[in-house]
Amino acid sequence: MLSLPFPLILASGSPRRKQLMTDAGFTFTIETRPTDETFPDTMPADAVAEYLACQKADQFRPDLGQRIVLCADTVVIVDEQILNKPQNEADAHRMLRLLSGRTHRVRTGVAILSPGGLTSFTDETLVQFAHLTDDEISYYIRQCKPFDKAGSYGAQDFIGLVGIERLDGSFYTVMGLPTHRVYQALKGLL
Ligand SMILES: Cc1cn([C@H]2C[C@H](O)[C@@H](COP(=O)(O)OP(=O)(O)OP(=O)(O)O)O2)c(=O)[nH]c1=O
Repeated sequence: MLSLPFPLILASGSPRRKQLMTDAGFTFTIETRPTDETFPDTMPADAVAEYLACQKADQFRPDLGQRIVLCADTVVIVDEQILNKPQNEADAHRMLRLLSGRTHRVRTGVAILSPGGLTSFTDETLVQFAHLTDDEISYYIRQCKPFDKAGSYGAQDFIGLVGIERLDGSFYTVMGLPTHRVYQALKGLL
């Protein structure tokens, strides 16, 4: 619906982000660039998602031209500890056990690089999970293989449908992109 002044690039390999941007009415192309997704040990957990989104955007600085590049990164935080993508089934099981029966935070950082410069922000949603049994966790991991998801779960998957009791914030932020804020930020470029 927005008619942007320059072509929009979604710099993400995430199928969820592609779907969300399509559903939000944007016309864009996808271009991903390898990015080092490590961050300084001393960095506060709350700063990491936006830092990584900006790192992804930085890869486009040398040849941005007349384009707008949108990047994002999602992290799950529990006990001030970041849960990344799981290494294997046992790791996924460990993370979901940790999230069971309690509230955690999902933070998605967004970076938008345009000919006018870089804009970045973070959106946070609190997610409360019901108690999850070992059987439910094992079934979910077997069926949905959440190895590409921060915290080992997709709010849009089985485990989210049966396990999420309460959300405080945007559901789409948990899925990987705060579309309402992306829309406003892109509108600001008009
Ligand atoms: C918590 C949660 C995460 N996720 C996804 C969103 C992100 O795709 C992924 C977190 O990894 P990211 O590193 O944010 O993104 P990505 O590697 O999938 O894609 P790219 O870096 O190319 O943009 O986890 C869900 O789909 N549902 C959820 O409920």
